[in-house]
Amino acid sequence: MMGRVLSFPGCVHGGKPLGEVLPVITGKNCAARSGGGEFSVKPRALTWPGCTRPRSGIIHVLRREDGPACRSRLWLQQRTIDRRALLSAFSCAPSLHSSSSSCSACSALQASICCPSSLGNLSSSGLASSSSGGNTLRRRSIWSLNDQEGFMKCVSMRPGGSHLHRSKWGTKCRKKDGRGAAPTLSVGGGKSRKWMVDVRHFSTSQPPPPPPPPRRLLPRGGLFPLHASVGLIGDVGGGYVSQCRTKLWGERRVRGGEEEQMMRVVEEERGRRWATSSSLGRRWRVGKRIGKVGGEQGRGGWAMAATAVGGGRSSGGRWNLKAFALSPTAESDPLSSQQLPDGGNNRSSVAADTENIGVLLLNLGGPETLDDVQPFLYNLFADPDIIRLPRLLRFLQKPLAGLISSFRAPKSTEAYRSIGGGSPLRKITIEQAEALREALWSKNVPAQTYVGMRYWHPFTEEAIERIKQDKITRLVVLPLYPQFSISTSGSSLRLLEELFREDEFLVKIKHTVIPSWYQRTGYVESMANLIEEELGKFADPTDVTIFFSAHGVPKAYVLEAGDPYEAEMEECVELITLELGRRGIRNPHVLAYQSRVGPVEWLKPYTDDTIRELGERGVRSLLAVPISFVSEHIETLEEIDMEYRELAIESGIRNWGRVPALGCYPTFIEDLADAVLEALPYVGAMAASNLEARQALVPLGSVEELLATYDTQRREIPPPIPIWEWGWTKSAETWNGRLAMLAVMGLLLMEVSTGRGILHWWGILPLLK
Ligand SMILES: C=CC1=C(C)c2cc3[nH]c(cc4nc(cc5[nH]c(cc1n2)c(C)c5CCC(=O)O)C(CCC(=O)O)=C4C)c(C)c3C=C
Ligand SMILES: [Fe+2]
Repeated sequence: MMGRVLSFPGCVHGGKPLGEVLPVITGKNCAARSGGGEFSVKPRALTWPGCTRPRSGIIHVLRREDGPACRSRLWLQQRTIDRRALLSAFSCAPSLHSSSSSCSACSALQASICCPSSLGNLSSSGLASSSSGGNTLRRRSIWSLNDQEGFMKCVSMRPGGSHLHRSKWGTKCRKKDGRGAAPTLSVGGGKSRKWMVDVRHFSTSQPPPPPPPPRRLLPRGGLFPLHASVGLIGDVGGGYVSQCRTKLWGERRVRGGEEEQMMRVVEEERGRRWATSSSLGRRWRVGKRIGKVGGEQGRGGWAMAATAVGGGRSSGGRWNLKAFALSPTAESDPLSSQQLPDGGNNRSSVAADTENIGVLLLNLGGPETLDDVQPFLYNLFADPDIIRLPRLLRFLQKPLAGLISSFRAPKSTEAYRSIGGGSPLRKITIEQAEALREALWSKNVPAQTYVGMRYWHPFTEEAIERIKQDKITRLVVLPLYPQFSISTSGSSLRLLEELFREDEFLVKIKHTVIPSWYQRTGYVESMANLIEEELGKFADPTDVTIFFSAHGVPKAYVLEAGDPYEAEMEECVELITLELGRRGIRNPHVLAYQSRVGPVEWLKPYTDDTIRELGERGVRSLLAVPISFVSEHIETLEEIDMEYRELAIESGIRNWGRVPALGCYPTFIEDLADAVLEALPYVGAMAASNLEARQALVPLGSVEELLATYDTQRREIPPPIPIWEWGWTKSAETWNGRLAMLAVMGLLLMEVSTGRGILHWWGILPLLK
């Protein structure tokens, strides 16, 4: 029967057949048979009877009736990103099924979807149960309702009962109701941004199991995806074996015959549970030593080509390999897509199914009150990635931080006072984390998000504690800086590296880091949107110079330490202007660096100089675009909005505008969620030794490696300041400066401790107290 009415035989709808509001569309997908056969309904609008929140969308229903006992299985295939739209639609559905107890399929549907309160809670994830109307819904099951991208799940429930269970695509729901097969509600879906519910005909025959992953042989050189033969299990997770190409071992390519040797070792040990190696290039152990598989560097042998991906961790030049499991698992192949129903677009579902996913957002942090300013500054200057002292002088880091923070505090306090008495960073970052979490859930990634600040609350350590409490097993580390700098993402990652190294639990977390993401289309387009919007506010938008203002870093970071910051910044600006160009916006633009601190040279041109210059050149309209940071903060609200604006007006600029920071701009958050989604299959799957220049993903323990990749000549990274050079060189200049600083510090320390000295004579020091 090709019906206009969605009435399941044996199922009572309380006199409100679906078809009244869900007109049947017949078409190629709508095979229908009468009397226990199949029929389909494809409504145009999702307006359920009794639904106060009609949603537009498409429902596609195909169902099969197995007989009067109504043992039907109902599959819902969700193709949605907009989880909430779907849920609210579902939450309207129960009225449809209010008296459908005689239909197991409807009961299942009802049981699973008629708990708006539970569904409404979905975003506050977790595995806890919530109940409504006597039906207990495990949220874990519920998110499988939203499970997306072809990774089907079943949620079943006995009519009137309280049990739900899930199973994966193609697997049968094994739970039986009193009459045989369980009523089953399954949800999967595709990538459509429109949401669509697809209630499918369910075939009782089980689809064939996915083909075993093809065994891959080691390619010569480069990475060896070896999941098929060697999977990392337990605390290390999926990964592959790679040739060691760390600084420690130098450039080594696998030579003929080596891969076979490698495979032999792997094959021999197959079946034994663990293989570990205490140091690279030495031995593998599988409970006991299994013999040497690699030679020492420089001996002509092959330098132990296997390193546990994701488990490899650099500690002072040594590699502590983690466990290898010598048994293949589908899930241990994070790069493989053939096993997934949609060919790999839904890889995140694999992870989501069994793991607790966390996303750690790293940020700088800011003082929340004026009293916080000095201790915040102390934390900042005590960071060896902010004030880079030579190793020998590291012991001075903290006293120096105390001193500089005390000197700077009055100026900074005034700045924070002028923007309302504290930094908005914490509030904004938490909002971003929340928005990201929602975006991830709507993409069916039930992830928790955490905020870890480098210099103020909530500190990274606090976030890590929460991650441990929540027993996160897969972690994506996402610094909230679009471009990588040693002083920002690098510093936070180094801290994380330390925390991870020291902690037994953390070592086991599979993770990946997204070191920078300025090149992502979503980010670039979001920035272009904001710029376009602000340009539109000028009387003559074509006459405006777009002024990209980035937070600066000392020049030495780039020149001596290999900081990619400047290069990434330039590329970022180029990408945004290209995007603007595509939209027909071809205004002149400049990039300059702001917020210089201290006497050393920072990246140029400086923002203030450039504003003056533009004024002199006759520029009359300027649109400032803060480019290095995605939240409003002191440097946008005070430095740009007040100081630079004033300077611009003084310099003859008449029309001034400023692009707001991205904050929770929807397409930006959406893109961050996509970045996480794309990173998930690689969680635990990278080794620092695999880094290639401009890797999109890296593991922890790789900051130095990452920097090395930006050095095209692959030189050793020099110490922040060369140890010694004769003559009037840059290095000598730096050293002179530092020695002078040391002398001043020594004098100051003496003065502070004795209460006597030049500053006391001038009456300065008691004032500072
Ligand atoms: C990408 C962004 C940033 C880079 C690069 C960066 C480098 C950097 N910063 C300082 C010194 C200070 N930064 C301060 C505040 C501050 N810095 C950033 C971002 C970057 N810093 C932000 C977002 C903030 C503000 C947080 C807030 O409270 O809103 C401060 C304190 C404020 C002030 O006194 O100006 C200092 C000091 C150095 C030395 C440095 C590179 C080495
Ligand atoms: Fe800064």
